[in-house]
Amino acid sequence: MPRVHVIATGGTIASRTEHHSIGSVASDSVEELLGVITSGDREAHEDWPEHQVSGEQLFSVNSFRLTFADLRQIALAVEQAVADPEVVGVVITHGTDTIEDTAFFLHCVYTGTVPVVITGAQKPADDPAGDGPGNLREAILAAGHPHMADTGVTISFAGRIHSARATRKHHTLAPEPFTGGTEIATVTHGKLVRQATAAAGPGLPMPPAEIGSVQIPILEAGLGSSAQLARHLVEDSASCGITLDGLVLMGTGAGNAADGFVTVVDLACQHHIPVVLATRTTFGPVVAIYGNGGGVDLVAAGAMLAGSLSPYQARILLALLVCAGFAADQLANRFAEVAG
Ligand SMILES: NC(=O)C[C@H](N)C(=O)O
Repeated sequence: MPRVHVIATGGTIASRTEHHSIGSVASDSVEELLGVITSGDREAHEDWPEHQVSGEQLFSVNSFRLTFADLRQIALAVEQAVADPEVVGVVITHGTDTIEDTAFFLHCVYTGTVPVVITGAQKPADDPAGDGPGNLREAILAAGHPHMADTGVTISFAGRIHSARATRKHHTLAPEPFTGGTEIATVTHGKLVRQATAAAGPGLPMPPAEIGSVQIPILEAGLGSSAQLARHLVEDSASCGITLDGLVLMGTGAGNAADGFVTVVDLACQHHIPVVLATRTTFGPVVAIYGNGGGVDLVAAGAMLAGSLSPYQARILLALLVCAGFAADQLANRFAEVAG
């Protein structure tokens, strides 16, 4: 019997406030999440799939606690789920803080044809007006929908299905916190309307477990940032027992940095630490335009451009490429191909 498989990882969709002193924490099980799906859904949603729904509890954490090792576990769980020929769609329930990280990680390594739809909630499970049940229903509907067959990894939230790449959480609390990327489809009144096709993922190799210890800090490099501190990080981290695997500079605008950061890039490259130049600006590509410490000088010193990737998605791409063991020039080429 065809089925949609739900992998639960925690997040606000599964969170409750048991004691106000400890705040809202992920606690509901996948069975509790799926308990909201009733036979009435079939009548209420025109596109509700005929399929069964199965569930698996992978983690029970709020997403700000996830690690690269956990993202690898999620990717492995997806691989395992889609290896079952009965699984026609996968849903991942996840905290919204880092959905865009997990979605992009999966986009980079997932090569399957079964749709993978990630969702969550902005209001916790114990909020009577919670958005979790509706978002979960829409994600299940989308994952099992024939029109989603070639969509890869997407984020479904508040009736909109976004591409994994370039989608960002742009509001801390709004009921529709995701924007950017490509809008692949909408779900309204239980009906899915397909609108666009997202670019296929790059098919990078699944990283080894060691990705859990990869160190790629994102360094603010704009107004008020200290290049001297950044220099210390590059020069002295080894003496503190930390191996820097890469750096993401979060510059300003189209990709520019405060005084002194060109020297930091130069130094990092001498230490064989790959550097990506990203921007604090939410949307638009990073482009080398300016001199005087701007993108032109940073690239000349050896920085790679993040393209249209956010600093967070650029860090994930760099981590995956570092783990794939590419030599410096191959890594730069592959990074540029994927970042665009
Ligand atoms: N709305 C949410 O899910 C946010 C929560 N802090 C999380 O990422 O787990």
